[in-house]
Amino acid sequence: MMESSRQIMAIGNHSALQATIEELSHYDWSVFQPDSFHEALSIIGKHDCRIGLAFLEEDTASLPLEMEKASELTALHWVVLVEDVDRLSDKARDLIYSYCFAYRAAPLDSRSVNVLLEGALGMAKLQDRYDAYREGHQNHDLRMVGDTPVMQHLYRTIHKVASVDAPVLITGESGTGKELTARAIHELSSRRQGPFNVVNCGALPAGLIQSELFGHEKGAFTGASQRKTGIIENSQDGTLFLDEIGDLPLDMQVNLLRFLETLTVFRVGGLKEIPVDVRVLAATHVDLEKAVEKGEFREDLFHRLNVLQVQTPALREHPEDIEPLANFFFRRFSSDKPVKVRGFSHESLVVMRQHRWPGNIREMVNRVRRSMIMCEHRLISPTDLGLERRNGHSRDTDTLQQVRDTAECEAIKAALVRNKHKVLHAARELSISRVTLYRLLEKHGIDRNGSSDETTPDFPSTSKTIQLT
Ligand SMILES: Nc1ncnc2c1ncn2[C@@H]1O[C@H](COP(=O)(O)OP(=O)(O)OP(=O)(O)O)[C@@H](O)[C@H]1O
Repeated sequence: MMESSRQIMAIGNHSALQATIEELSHYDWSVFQPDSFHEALSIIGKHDCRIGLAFLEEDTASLPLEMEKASELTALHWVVLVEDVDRLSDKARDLIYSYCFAYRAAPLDSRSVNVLLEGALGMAKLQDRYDAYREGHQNHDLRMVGDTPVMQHLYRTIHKVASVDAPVLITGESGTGKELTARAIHELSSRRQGPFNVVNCGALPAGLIQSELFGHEKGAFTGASQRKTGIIENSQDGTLFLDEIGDLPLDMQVNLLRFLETLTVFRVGGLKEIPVDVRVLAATHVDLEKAVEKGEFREDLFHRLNVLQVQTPALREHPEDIEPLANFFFRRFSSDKPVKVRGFSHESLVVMRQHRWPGNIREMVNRVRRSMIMCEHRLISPTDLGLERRNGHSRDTDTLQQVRDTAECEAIKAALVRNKHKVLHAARELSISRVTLYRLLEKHGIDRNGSSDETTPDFPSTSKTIQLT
Protein backbone atom coordinates (compact mmCIF):
# COMPACT_ATOMS: atom_id res chain seq x y z
CA MET A 1 0.00 0.00 0.00
CA MET A 2 1.39 3.37 -1.04
CA GLU A 3 2.08 5.89 1.70
CA SER A 4 -0.09 9.02 1.37
CA SER A 5 2.14 11.91 0.40
CA ARG A 6 1.83 15.66 0.79
CA GLN A 7 0.06 16.25 -2.50
CA ILE A 8 -3.05 18.34 -2.91
CA MET A 9 -5.47 18.64 -5.80
CA ALA A 10 -6.76 22.21 -5.85
CA ILE A 11 -9.89 22.83 -7.88
CA GLY A 12 -11.00 26.24 -9.16
CA ASN A 13 -9.26 29.58 -9.51
CA HIS A 14 -10.93 31.84 -6.98
CA SER A 15 -8.52 34.54 -5.79
CA ALA A 16 -8.86 33.45 -2.14
CA LEU A 17 -7.88 29.92 -3.14
CA GLN A 18 -4.88 31.18 -5.12
CA ALA A 19 -3.69 33.28 -2.20
CA THR A 20 -3.99 30.32 0.17
CA ILE A 21 -2.09 28.03 -2.23
CA GLU A 22 0.77 30.51 -2.46
CA GLU A 23 1.06 30.68 1.31
CA LEU A 24 0.89 26.90 1.62
CA SER A 25 4.29 26.64 -0.08
CA HIS A 26 5.76 27.32 3.39
CA TYR A 27 4.29 24.05 4.62
CA ASP A 28 5.87 21.63 2.18
CA TRP A 29 2.76 20.72 0.15
CA SER A 30 2.82 20.04 -3.61
CA VAL A 31 -0.29 21.48 -5.19
CA PHE A 32 -1.73 20.31 -8.52
CA GLN A 33 -4.16 22.65 -10.26
CA PRO A 34 -5.79 20.80 -13.16
CA ASP A 35 -7.45 22.74 -15.98
CA SER A 36 -10.02 20.09 -16.74
CA PHE A 37 -11.93 17.26 -15.22
CA HIS A 38 -9.91 14.72 -17.24
CA GLU A 39 -6.64 16.22 -16.10
CA ALA A 40 -7.84 15.94 -12.49
CA LEU A 41 -8.60 12.24 -12.96
CA SER A 42 -5.26 11.62 -14.67
CA ILE A 43 -3.42 13.33 -11.77
CA ILE A 44 -5.22 11.06 -9.31
CA GLY A 45 -4.27 8.06 -11.46
CA LYS A 46 -0.59 9.02 -11.71
CA HIS A 47 0.15 10.56 -8.32
CA ASP A 48 -0.59 9.57 -4.80
CA CYS A 49 -2.86 12.56 -4.36
CA ARG A 50 -5.35 12.01 -1.56
CA ILE A 51 -6.41 15.52 -0.55
CA GLY A 52 -8.68 17.96 -2.36
CA LEU A 53 -8.82 21.70 -1.76
CA ALA A 54 -11.54 23.92 -3.20
CA PHE A 55 -13.17 27.27 -2.65
CA LEU A 56 -16.93 27.02 -2.57
CA GLU A 57 -18.67 30.17 -3.74
CA GLU A 58 -22.04 31.18 -2.37
CA ASP A 59 -23.83 30.81 -5.69
CA THR A 60 -22.23 27.43 -6.51
CA ALA A 61 -24.80 24.67 -6.57
CA SER A 62 -22.24 21.87 -6.58
CA LEU A 63 -18.54 21.58 -5.95
CA PRO A 64 -16.45 22.32 -9.02
CA LEU A 65 -16.15 19.52 -11.57
CA GLU A 66 -19.21 17.79 -10.20
CA MET A 67 -17.31 15.88 -7.56
CA GLU A 68 -20.59 14.31 -6.53
CA LYS A 69 -20.58 12.24 -9.70
CA ALA A 70 -16.92 11.28 -9.89
CA SER A 71 -16.00 8.48 -7.57
CA GLU A 72 -12.28 9.21 -7.95
CA LEU A 73 -12.84 12.76 -6.80
CA THR A 74 -15.13 11.78 -3.95
CA ALA A 75 -12.41 9.44 -2.73
CA LEU A 76 -10.27 12.52 -1.99
CA HIS A 77 -10.33 13.92 1.52
CA TRP A 78 -11.68 17.40 0.81
CA VAL A 79 -10.91 20.57 2.68
CA VAL A 80 -13.26 23.30 1.53
CA LEU A 81 -12.80 27.03 1.92
CA VAL A 82 -15.84 29.33 2.10
CA GLU A 83 -16.52 32.95 2.74
CA ASP A 84 -19.42 32.41 5.16
CA VAL A 85 -21.02 28.99 5.58
CA ASP A 86 -24.38 30.50 6.60
CA ARG A 87 -24.69 32.18 3.23
CA LEU A 88 -24.27 28.95 1.27
CA SER A 89 -27.23 27.20 -0.31
CA ASP A 90 -28.68 24.16 1.49
CA LYS A 91 -27.34 21.99 -1.32
CA ALA A 92 -23.80 23.32 -0.87
CA ARG A 93 -23.97 22.83 2.90
CA ASP A 94 -25.20 19.27 2.34
CA LEU A 95 -22.27 18.62 -0.01
CA ILE A 96 -19.79 19.82 2.59
CA TYR A 97 -21.44 17.73 5.28
CA SER A 98 -21.62 14.62 3.09
CA TYR A 99 -18.31 14.61 1.27
CA CYS A 100 -15.78 16.82 3.01
CA PHE A 101 -13.27 16.21 5.73
CA ALA A 102 -13.51 19.80 6.99
CA TYR A 103 -14.27 23.36 5.93
CA ARG A 104 -12.76 26.68 6.87
CA ALA A 105 -14.61 30.00 6.70
CA ALA A 106 -12.92 33.39 6.21
CA PRO A 107 -10.57 34.76 7.40
CA LEU A 108 -8.51 32.20 5.53
CA ASP A 109 -5.10 32.19 7.11
CA SER A 110 -2.72 29.57 5.79
CA ARG A 111 -1.81 28.33 9.29
CA SER A 112 -5.32 27.14 10.08
CA VAL A 113 -5.84 25.77 6.55
CA ASN A 114 -2.58 23.85 6.97
CA VAL A 115 -3.88 22.33 10.23
CA LEU A 116 -6.96 21.05 8.39
CA LEU A 117 -4.84 19.67 5.54
CA GLU A 118 -2.63 17.85 8.04
CA GLY A 119 -5.78 16.35 9.57
CA ALA A 120 -7.02 15.24 6.14
CA LEU A 121 -3.64 13.65 5.41
CA GLY A 122 -3.77 11.83 8.73
CA MET A 123 -7.21 10.54 7.82
CA ALA A 124 -5.92 9.32 4.41
CA LYS A 125 -3.16 7.40 6.18
CA LEU A 126 -5.66 5.86 8.58
CA GLN A 127 -7.78 4.84 5.62
CA ASP A 128 -4.78 3.11 3.99
CA ARG A 129 -4.23 1.10 7.14
CA TYR A 130 -7.91 0.27 7.39
CA ASP A 131 -8.00 -0.83 3.73
CA ALA A 132 -4.93 -3.00 4.30
CA TYR A 133 -6.62 -4.55 7.32
CA ARG A 134 -9.77 -5.27 5.32
CA GLU A 135 -7.83 -6.61 2.34
CA GLY A 136 -6.18 -9.02 4.78
CA HIS A 137 -9.50 -10.83 5.10
CA GLN A 138 -9.71 -11.60 1.38
CA ASN A 139 -8.45 -14.52 -0.57
CA HIS A 140 -7.50 -12.79 -3.81
CA ASP A 141 -6.91 -15.99 -5.81
CA LEU A 142 -10.43 -17.17 -5.14
CA ARG A 143 -12.04 -13.71 -4.92
CA MET A 144 -13.63 -14.72 -1.65
CA VAL A 145 -13.77 -12.89 1.65
CA GLY A 146 -13.20 -14.51 5.02
CA ASP A 147 -10.11 -15.74 6.82
CA THR A 148 -11.60 -17.74 9.68
CA PRO A 149 -10.54 -21.39 10.07
CA VAL A 150 -13.71 -22.66 8.32
CA MET A 151 -13.04 -20.42 5.33
CA GLN A 152 -9.35 -21.39 5.27
CA HIS A 153 -10.51 -25.01 5.20
CA LEU A 154 -12.83 -24.20 2.29
CA TYR A 155 -9.97 -22.53 0.37
CA ARG A 156 -7.69 -25.53 0.92
CA THR A 157 -10.42 -27.89 -0.30
CA ILE A 158 -11.07 -25.74 -3.37
CA HIS A 159 -7.36 -25.81 -4.27
CA LYS A 160 -7.22 -29.58 -3.82
CA VAL A 161 -10.28 -30.42 -5.93
CA ALA A 162 -9.33 -27.89 -8.61
CA SER A 163 -6.23 -29.87 -9.44
CA VAL A 164 -8.18 -33.08 -10.14
CA ASP A 165 -10.42 -33.44 -13.18
CA ALA A 166 -13.32 -35.25 -11.49
CA PRO A 167 -16.92 -34.30 -10.65
CA VAL A 168 -17.44 -32.33 -7.46
CA LEU A 169 -20.56 -32.12 -5.33
CA ILE A 170 -20.83 -28.76 -3.56
CA THR A 171 -23.22 -28.76 -0.64
CA GLY A 172 -24.28 -25.96 1.65
CA GLU A 173 -27.23 -23.85 2.66
CA SER A 174 -28.71 -21.36 0.26
CA GLY A 175 -26.57 -18.26 -0.26
CA THR A 176 -23.37 -19.70 1.24
CA GLY A 177 -21.29 -19.27 -1.92
CA LYS A 178 -21.75 -22.57 -3.76
CA GLU A 179 -21.71 -20.95 -7.20
CA LEU A 180 -18.77 -18.75 -6.22
CA THR A 181 -16.96 -21.90 -5.09
CA ALA A 182 -17.72 -23.64 -8.40
CA ARG A 183 -16.34 -20.63 -10.31
CA ALA A 184 -13.23 -20.64 -8.15
CA ILE A 185 -12.67 -24.34 -8.86
CA HIS A 186 -13.01 -23.68 -12.58
CA GLU A 187 -10.68 -20.66 -12.48
CA LEU A 188 -7.99 -22.65 -10.67
CA SER A 189 -8.34 -25.72 -12.87
CA SER A 190 -6.61 -26.56 -16.12
CA ARG A 191 -9.93 -25.79 -17.84
CA ARG A 192 -9.83 -22.08 -16.93
CA GLN A 193 -9.45 -21.04 -20.60
CA GLY A 194 -12.65 -22.91 -21.46
CA PRO A 195 -16.23 -21.83 -20.74
CA PHE A 196 -17.88 -21.94 -17.34
CA ASN A 197 -21.58 -22.59 -17.89
CA VAL A 198 -24.29 -22.64 -15.26
CA VAL A 199 -27.57 -24.53 -15.39
CA ASN A 200 -30.12 -23.95 -12.66
CA CYS A 201 -31.80 -27.36 -12.71
CA GLY A 202 -34.70 -26.11 -10.58
CA ALA A 203 -35.55 -23.36 -13.02
CA LEU A 204 -35.65 -25.46 -16.20
CA PRO A 205 -39.19 -26.18 -17.42
CA ALA A 206 -39.78 -29.92 -17.77
CA GLY A 207 -40.62 -29.69 -21.48
CA LEU A 208 -37.41 -27.90 -22.43
CA ILE A 209 -34.87 -29.44 -20.17
CA GLN A 210 -33.72 -32.25 -22.45
CA SER A 211 -33.18 -29.96 -25.39
CA GLU A 212 -31.48 -27.25 -23.27
CA LEU A 213 -28.98 -29.74 -21.88
CA PHE A 214 -28.41 -31.98 -24.90
CA GLY A 215 -29.52 -29.83 -27.85
CA HIS A 216 -31.74 -30.94 -30.70
CA GLU A 217 -31.64 -31.56 -34.43
CA LYS A 218 -33.71 -29.56 -36.89
CA GLY A 219 -37.26 -30.97 -37.01
CA ALA A 220 -36.81 -33.09 -33.87
CA PHE A 221 -40.13 -31.73 -32.54
CA THR A 222 -42.69 -29.11 -33.44
CA GLY A 223 -40.98 -25.75 -33.31
CA ALA A 224 -37.45 -27.13 -33.73
CA SER A 225 -36.84 -25.15 -36.90
CA GLN A 226 -33.05 -25.03 -36.41
CA ARG A 227 -30.42 -27.37 -35.08
CA LYS A 228 -29.44 -26.30 -31.54
CA THR A 229 -26.45 -27.41 -29.54
CA GLY A 230 -27.15 -28.01 -25.87
CA ILE A 231 -25.34 -26.45 -22.94
CA ILE A 232 -23.34 -29.65 -22.31
CA GLU A 233 -21.90 -29.49 -25.81
CA ASN A 234 -21.35 -25.75 -25.44
CA SER A 235 -19.24 -26.42 -22.37
CA GLN A 236 -16.60 -28.30 -24.42
CA ASP A 237 -13.17 -28.07 -22.73
CA GLY A 238 -14.69 -26.17 -19.85
CA THR A 239 -16.83 -26.68 -16.77
CA LEU A 240 -20.56 -27.22 -16.45
CA PHE A 241 -22.05 -26.20 -13.12
CA LEU A 242 -25.37 -27.89 -12.38
CA ASP A 243 -26.95 -25.82 -9.63
CA GLU A 244 -29.77 -27.29 -7.53
CA ILE A 245 -29.09 -30.75 -8.94
CA GLY A 246 -31.62 -32.16 -6.45
CA ASP A 247 -34.39 -30.56 -8.54
CA LEU A 248 -33.49 -32.45 -11.72
CA PRO A 249 -36.45 -34.66 -12.72
CA LEU A 250 -35.81 -38.43 -12.43
CA ASP A 251 -35.98 -39.11 -16.20
CA MET A 252 -33.38 -36.41 -16.79
CA GLN A 253 -31.19 -37.91 -14.07
CA VAL A 254 -30.93 -41.06 -16.21
CA ASN A 255 -29.76 -39.03 -19.21
CA LEU A 256 -27.27 -37.09 -17.14
CA LEU A 257 -25.86 -40.30 -15.70
CA ARG A 258 -25.44 -41.71 -19.20
CA PHE A 259 -23.56 -38.59 -20.22
CA LEU A 260 -21.28 -38.75 -17.16
CA GLU A 261 -20.49 -42.40 -17.86
CA THR A 262 -19.83 -42.09 -21.59
CA LEU A 263 -18.90 -38.40 -21.93
CA THR A 264 -20.98 -38.34 -25.09
CA VAL A 265 -24.34 -36.79 -25.91
CA PHE A 266 -27.13 -37.45 -28.38
CA ARG A 267 -29.00 -34.35 -29.47
CA VAL A 268 -32.78 -34.77 -29.30
CA GLY A 269 -33.78 -36.33 -32.63
CA GLY A 270 -30.15 -37.07 -33.46
CA LEU A 271 -28.52 -40.42 -34.09
CA LYS A 272 -24.91 -39.34 -33.83
CA GLU A 273 -23.07 -39.81 -30.57
CA ILE A 274 -21.09 -36.62 -29.92
CA PRO A 275 -18.07 -36.78 -27.60
CA VAL A 276 -17.81 -33.89 -25.14
CA ASP A 277 -14.93 -33.13 -22.80
CA VAL A 278 -16.58 -31.36 -19.89
CA ARG A 279 -16.02 -31.33 -16.16
CA VAL A 280 -19.24 -31.39 -14.16
CA LEU A 281 -19.66 -29.62 -10.84
CA ALA A 282 -23.00 -29.94 -9.09
CA ALA A 283 -24.49 -28.11 -6.12
CA THR A 284 -27.39 -28.68 -3.83
CA HIS A 285 -28.77 -27.19 -0.66
CA VAL A 286 -30.85 -30.30 0.08
CA ASP A 287 -29.57 -33.52 1.65
CA LEU A 288 -29.11 -35.72 -1.43
CA GLU A 289 -28.57 -38.86 0.64
CA LYS A 290 -32.02 -38.38 2.15
CA ALA A 291 -33.41 -37.71 -1.33
CA VAL A 292 -31.85 -41.04 -2.43
CA GLU A 293 -33.48 -42.81 0.53
CA LYS A 294 -36.83 -41.31 -0.43
CA GLY A 295 -36.39 -42.42 -4.04
CA GLU A 296 -36.29 -38.82 -5.29
CA PHE A 297 -32.71 -38.96 -6.48
CA ARG A 298 -30.92 -41.81 -8.25
CA GLU A 299 -28.32 -43.49 -6.11
CA ASP A 300 -26.02 -44.26 -9.07
CA LEU A 301 -26.06 -40.60 -10.13
CA PHE A 302 -25.42 -39.49 -6.56
CA HIS A 303 -22.27 -41.65 -6.40
CA ARG A 304 -21.15 -40.42 -9.84
CA LEU A 305 -21.39 -36.80 -8.75
CA ASN A 306 -20.16 -37.32 -5.23
CA VAL A 307 -16.59 -38.21 -6.20
CA LEU A 308 -15.22 -35.12 -4.47
CA GLN A 309 -17.13 -33.02 -1.98
CA VAL A 310 -16.91 -29.41 -0.93
CA GLN A 311 -19.09 -27.94 1.78
CA THR A 312 -19.70 -24.21 2.01
CA PRO A 313 -20.25 -23.13 5.64
CA ALA A 314 -23.33 -21.27 6.87
CA LEU A 315 -22.48 -17.68 7.80
CA ARG A 316 -23.45 -18.28 11.43
CA GLU A 317 -20.59 -20.83 11.59
CA HIS A 318 -18.02 -18.10 10.94
CA PRO A 319 -19.39 -14.94 12.56
CA GLU A 320 -15.92 -13.36 12.68
CA ASP A 321 -16.20 -12.93 8.89
CA ILE A 322 -19.42 -10.91 9.13
CA GLU A 323 -17.70 -7.53 9.48
CA PRO A 324 -15.11 -8.09 6.71
CA LEU A 325 -17.87 -9.36 4.41
CA ALA A 326 -20.13 -6.39 5.18
CA ASN A 327 -17.23 -3.99 4.50
CA PHE A 328 -16.39 -5.83 1.29
CA PHE A 329 -19.93 -5.47 -0.09
CA PHE A 330 -20.07 -1.88 1.12
CA ARG A 331 -16.95 -1.09 -0.89
CA ARG A 332 -18.17 -3.05 -3.89
CA PHE A 333 -21.42 -1.10 -4.05
CA SER A 334 -19.78 2.25 -3.34
CA SER A 335 -17.40 1.74 -6.23
CA ASP A 336 -20.40 1.09 -8.51
CA LYS A 337 -21.90 4.42 -7.50
CA PRO A 338 -20.33 6.98 -5.16
CA VAL A 339 -22.24 7.28 -1.93
CA LYS A 340 -22.05 9.73 0.90
CA VAL A 341 -22.42 6.96 3.48
CA ARG A 342 -19.10 6.26 5.19
CA GLY A 343 -19.68 2.77 6.62
CA PHE A 344 -21.48 0.92 9.40
CA SER A 345 -22.22 2.26 12.87
CA HIS A 346 -20.81 0.32 15.79
CA GLU A 347 -24.35 -0.72 16.72
CA SER A 348 -24.94 -2.10 13.22
CA LEU A 349 -21.84 -4.26 13.50
CA VAL A 350 -23.02 -5.59 16.87
CA VAL A 351 -26.50 -6.33 15.51
CA MET A 352 -25.06 -8.03 12.43
CA ARG A 353 -23.03 -10.29 14.72
CA GLN A 354 -26.20 -11.22 16.62
CA HIS A 355 -28.29 -11.88 13.54
CA ARG A 356 -28.71 -15.54 12.48
CA TRP A 357 -28.36 -14.90 8.73
CA PRO A 358 -30.80 -17.57 7.52
CA GLY A 359 -30.14 -16.45 3.93
CA ASN A 360 -26.37 -16.45 4.57
CA ILE A 361 -24.06 -14.28 2.44
CA ARG A 362 -26.71 -13.63 -0.19
CA GLU A 363 -28.88 -12.12 2.55
CA MET A 364 -25.96 -9.94 3.55
CA VAL A 365 -25.46 -8.75 -0.04
CA ASN A 366 -29.12 -7.72 -0.15
CA ARG A 367 -29.17 -6.07 3.27
CA VAL A 368 -25.99 -4.07 2.67
CA ARG A 369 -27.15 -2.90 -0.73
CA ARG A 370 -30.55 -1.87 0.60
CA SER A 371 -29.03 -0.13 3.63
CA MET A 372 -26.80 1.99 1.40
CA ILE A 373 -29.87 3.23 -0.42
CA MET A 374 -31.96 3.76 2.72
CA CYS A 375 -29.27 5.40 4.88
CA GLU A 376 -29.78 9.13 5.36
CA HIS A 377 -26.78 9.69 7.60
CA ARG A 378 -23.06 9.05 7.42
CA LEU A 379 -23.18 5.67 9.12
CA ILE A 380 -25.54 2.79 8.38
CA SER A 381 -27.83 2.01 11.32
CA PRO A 382 -29.47 -1.32 12.25
CA THR A 383 -32.77 0.10 10.96
CA ASP A 384 -31.19 0.78 7.54
CA LEU A 385 -30.15 -2.87 7.49
CA GLY A 386 -33.65 -3.97 8.49
CA LEU A 387 -32.26 -5.58 11.64
CA GLU A 388 -33.66 -5.02 15.09
CA ARG A 389 -31.26 -4.93 17.99
CA ARG A 390 -31.68 -7.95 20.27
CA ASN A 391 -30.54 -6.85 23.69
CA GLY A 392 -29.10 -9.26 26.17
CA HIS A 393 -29.27 -12.45 24.14
CA SER A 394 -26.14 -14.32 23.38
CA ARG A 395 -25.74 -15.84 19.93
CA ASP A 396 -26.16 -19.32 21.33
CA THR A 397 -29.44 -18.87 23.15
CA ASP A 398 -32.35 -18.67 20.77
CA THR A 399 -35.38 -16.71 21.84
CA LEU A 400 -38.78 -18.06 20.91
CA GLN A 401 -38.95 -15.31 18.30
CA GLN A 402 -35.63 -16.39 16.76
CA VAL A 403 -36.80 -19.99 16.61
CA ARG A 404 -40.04 -18.84 14.97
CA ASP A 405 -38.12 -16.69 12.50
CA THR A 406 -35.83 -19.55 11.54
CA ALA A 407 -38.75 -21.95 11.09
CA GLU A 408 -40.69 -19.35 9.08
CA CYS A 409 -37.69 -18.72 6.88
CA GLU A 410 -37.07 -22.42 6.21
CA ALA A 411 -40.74 -23.02 5.41
CA ILE A 412 -40.78 -20.14 2.92
CA LYS A 413 -37.59 -21.24 1.19
CA ALA A 414 -38.82 -24.82 0.90
CA ALA A 415 -42.19 -23.67 -0.50
CA LEU A 416 -40.44 -21.49 -3.07
CA VAL A 417 -38.24 -24.37 -4.20
CA ARG A 418 -41.23 -26.73 -4.41
CA ASN A 419 -43.12 -24.15 -6.45
CA LYS A 420 -40.26 -23.37 -8.82
CA HIS A 421 -39.82 -19.93 -7.23
CA LYS A 422 -43.32 -18.81 -8.21
CA VAL A 423 -44.39 -16.49 -5.41
CA LEU A 424 -48.12 -16.81 -6.04
CA HIS A 425 -48.02 -20.62 -5.92
CA ALA A 426 -45.75 -20.68 -2.86
CA ALA A 427 -48.07 -18.21 -1.10
CA ARG A 428 -51.07 -20.44 -1.86
CA GLU A 429 -49.29 -23.47 -0.47
CA LEU A 430 -48.41 -21.58 2.70
CA SER A 431 -52.01 -20.28 2.95
CA ILE A 432 -50.94 -16.65 3.01
CA SER A 433 -51.50 -13.82 0.56
CA ARG A 434 -48.92 -12.94 -2.05
CA VAL A 435 -48.46 -9.55 -0.37
CA THR A 436 -47.72 -11.23 2.96
CA LEU A 437 -45.21 -13.52 1.32
CA TYR A 438 -43.44 -10.57 -0.30
CA ARG A 439 -43.32 -8.90 3.12
CA LEU A 440 -41.81 -12.04 4.67
CA LEU A 441 -39.26 -12.37 1.84
CA GLU A 442 -38.22 -8.82 2.58
CA LYS A 443 -38.14 -9.41 6.33
CA HIS A 444 -35.87 -12.45 6.05
CA GLY A 445 -33.80 -11.10 3.18
CA ILE A 446 -34.73 -14.06 0.99
CA ASP A 447 -34.20 -13.71 -2.72
CA ARG A 448 -37.22 -15.22 -4.42
CA ASN A 449 -35.25 -16.41 -7.44
CA GLY A 450 -32.41 -17.84 -5.47
CA SER A 451 -29.79 -16.09 -7.56
CA SER A 452 -31.15 -12.97 -9.20
CA ASP A 453 -29.72 -10.40 -6.81
CA GLU A 454 -26.36 -10.07 -8.49
CA THR A 455 -25.08 -6.67 -9.43
CA THR A 456 -21.45 -7.22 -10.19
CA PRO A 457 -20.29 -10.59 -11.44
CA ASP A 458 -17.49 -11.94 -9.29
CA PHE A 459 -15.55 -13.19 -12.29
CA PRO A 460 -15.20 -11.87 -15.80
CA SER A 461 -17.96 -13.69 -17.53
CA THR A 462 -17.23 -16.17 -20.25
CA SER A 463 -20.16 -17.98 -18.75
CA LYS A 464 -23.67 -18.60 -19.80
CA THR A 465 -26.50 -19.19 -17.37
CA ILE A 466 -29.69 -20.94 -18.26
CA GLN A 467 -32.48 -19.75 -16.04
CA LEU A 468 -35.80 -20.15 -17.70
CA THR A 469 -38.96 -19.22 -15.87
N1 LIG B 1 -16.83 -15.80 0.66
C1 LIG B 1 -17.46 -14.89 -0.09
N2 LIG B 1 -16.88 -13.70 -0.33
C2 LIG B 1 -17.49 -12.76 -1.06
N3 LIG B 1 -18.72 -12.91 -1.58
C3 LIG B 1 -19.34 -14.06 -1.39
C4 LIG B 1 -18.75 -15.12 -0.63
N4 LIG B 1 -19.62 -16.16 -0.61
C5 LIG B 1 -20.71 -15.77 -1.29
N5 LIG B 1 -20.55 -14.52 -1.78
C6 LIG B 1 -21.54 -13.76 -2.53
O1 LIG B 1 -22.82 -14.09 -1.98
C7 LIG B 1 -23.80 -14.21 -3.01
C8 LIG B 1 -24.38 -15.63 -2.98
O2 LIG B 1 -23.35 -16.57 -3.37
P1 LIG B 1 -23.65 -17.82 -4.32
O3 LIG B 1 -24.64 -17.46 -5.39
O4 LIG B 1 -22.36 -18.38 -4.75
O5 LIG B 1 -24.36 -18.75 -3.23
P2 LIG B 1 -25.13 -20.11 -3.47
O6 LIG B 1 -24.81 -20.97 -2.29
O7 LIG B 1 -24.81 -20.66 -4.84
O8 LIG B 1 -26.62 -19.62 -3.39
P3 LIG B 1 -27.97 -20.43 -3.80
O9 LIG B 1 -28.00 -21.67 -3.00
O10 LIG B 1 -29.04 -19.46 -3.41
O11 LIG B 1 -27.87 -20.65 -5.29
C9 LIG B 1 -23.08 -13.87 -4.31
O12 LIG B 1 -23.26 -12.49 -4.55
C10 LIG B 1 -21.62 -14.16 -4.01
O13 LIG B 1 -20.77 -13.40 -4.82
